[in-house]
Amino acid sequence: MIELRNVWFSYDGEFVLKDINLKVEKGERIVVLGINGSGKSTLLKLLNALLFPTKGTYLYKGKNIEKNAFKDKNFIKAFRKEVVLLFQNPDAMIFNPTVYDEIAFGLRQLGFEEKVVKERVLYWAEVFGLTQYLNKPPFILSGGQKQKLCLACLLVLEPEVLLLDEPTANLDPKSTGWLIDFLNELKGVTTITSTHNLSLAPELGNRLIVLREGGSIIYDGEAEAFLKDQEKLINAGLVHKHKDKPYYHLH
Ligand SMILES: Nc1ncnc2c1ncn2[C@@H]1O[C@H](COP(=O)(O)OP(=O)(O)OP(=O)(O)O)[C@@H](O)[C@H]1O
Repeated sequence: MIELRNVWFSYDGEFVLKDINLKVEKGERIVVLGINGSGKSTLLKLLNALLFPTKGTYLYKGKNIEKNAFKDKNFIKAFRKEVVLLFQNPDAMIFNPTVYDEIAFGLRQLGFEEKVVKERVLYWAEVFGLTQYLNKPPFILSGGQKQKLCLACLLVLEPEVLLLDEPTANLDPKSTGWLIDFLNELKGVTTITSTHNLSLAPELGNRLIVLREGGSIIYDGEAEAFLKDQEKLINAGLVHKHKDKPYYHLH
């Protein structure tokens, strides 16, 4: 479904993703783990075609995702409905006058009838516990509620690929548990979730991709095996060793 072939990316000359090779099948649940600045957000933005590879190839369902493909309006519409990204900062995604309009926005942009828009908005507002806020402005919501609102805005589109950038960052333990259960039950949707939280990683997916500082993949495989391997963890900068003291976990 998704394939990155020898992808390199630089914002301003220095590569922040290096020689990324990745194949993702439909329905996989993937976690991207890495320290701050290792390139997790950049990788998700590439997969969402907000950025394009500086070198290398991104194929989505066999189609080359490059700037020219995004000149085709029908393609943009299909891609933006199928592949969606939850930004690290929910405020970056919220701009409508009411919670209802916020959830409805994507569907309206895609030309759905108001009757269908209403059905879907009411359904997803209920799932995310937002029904009582539908007529309220989104800015009154708490950080966690805003995160849920942003998720509702994406899921209302019934996407095939859900990209989540540090989705638990604004959530308390109860909401984090809720989100993990929710993602586990989301059948048929491919999820790619970034985190720098070692202990949450195995909960967010079963295939782990680890980025090291500088933006290269140092591990792609089963989560548990990686998390037991001290040497790999140190290599990824995810734990460090104090002089004369046992290994110390950063998270
Ligand atoms: N718009 C930008 N312009 C220039 N450099 C950028 C830009 N965005 C990110 N970078 C740089 O690219 C590198 C990777 O950043 P990115 O945000 O992808 O990492 P990350 O793993 O998501 O980090 P974090 O966990 O802190 O969110 C960093 O060195 C960062 O400074």
